[in-house]
Amino acid sequence: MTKLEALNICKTLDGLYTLDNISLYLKEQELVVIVGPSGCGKSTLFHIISGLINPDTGRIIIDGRDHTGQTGRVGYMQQKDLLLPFRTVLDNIALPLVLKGESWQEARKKAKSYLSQFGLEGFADYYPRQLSGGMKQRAALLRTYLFASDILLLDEPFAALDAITRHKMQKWLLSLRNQYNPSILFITHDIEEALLLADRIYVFSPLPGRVVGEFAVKNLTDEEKSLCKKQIMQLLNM
Ligand SMILES: Nc1ncnc2c1ncn2[C@@H]1O[C@H](COP(=O)(O)OP(=O)(O)OP(=O)(O)O)[C@@H](O)[C@H]1O
Repeated sequence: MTKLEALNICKTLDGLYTLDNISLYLKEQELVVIVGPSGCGKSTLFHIISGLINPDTGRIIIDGRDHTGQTGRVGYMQQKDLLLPFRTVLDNIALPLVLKGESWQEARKKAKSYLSQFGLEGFADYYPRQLSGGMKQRAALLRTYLFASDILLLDEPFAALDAITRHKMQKWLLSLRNQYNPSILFITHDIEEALLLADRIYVFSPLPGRVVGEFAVKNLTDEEKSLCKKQIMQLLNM
């Protein structure tokens, strides 16, 4: 079943034609990766899907309903972790639940119950500055998950991490996915990361962003994946 659709999205930002008729979909429990050159409008598309900005034309359909320009339906983790430095890890994670109307006590209790699965056991009372890069990203991901657990938009969540931590986080995300089965749209510049994580991959053109390729990569052999990699690199002029 289709969980989310972006239909014919166009957007101009400050006179710059940024998104050119983007249409894509995300099925229930699917992990779809968007790869594209820097500045091609990927984050702008996430802003539109999450309802933070309106498209000039086009619609965002979630669970069959028009959600264009409406916030609060999807969990959106932006490129920066955006953890509040003056709040503890637990309170950072609990905050979205409070914003949704739960009491701090309830929200903390719920957030606490997820800490171990997100590798944050024992760090509830720490502050973001006391966490490693990977832990900060896991805290931000848990906060995103608690805001809306069924659809997650993850904008280059591992880009700032060193190679070893990044690889650990990729494996961890896959295991988390098997446990909770969310539908995930994931942005990356890294084709290897896309091939490791994705069920399907969309390739975007340089500005204005257009979908120039779509690859179903779930269950492909290593050989088939390396062929896909070559085709994606060609599309990206690499
Ligand atoms: N608020 C804004 N006002 C005007 N122009 C913007 C705004 N936000 C982004 N842009 C421009 O729109 C284009 C697309 O930006 P966007 O951040 O969506 O790209 P991106 O593909 O996510 O880039 P990156 O991969 O580098 O994060 C860029 O040229 C950027 O400079």
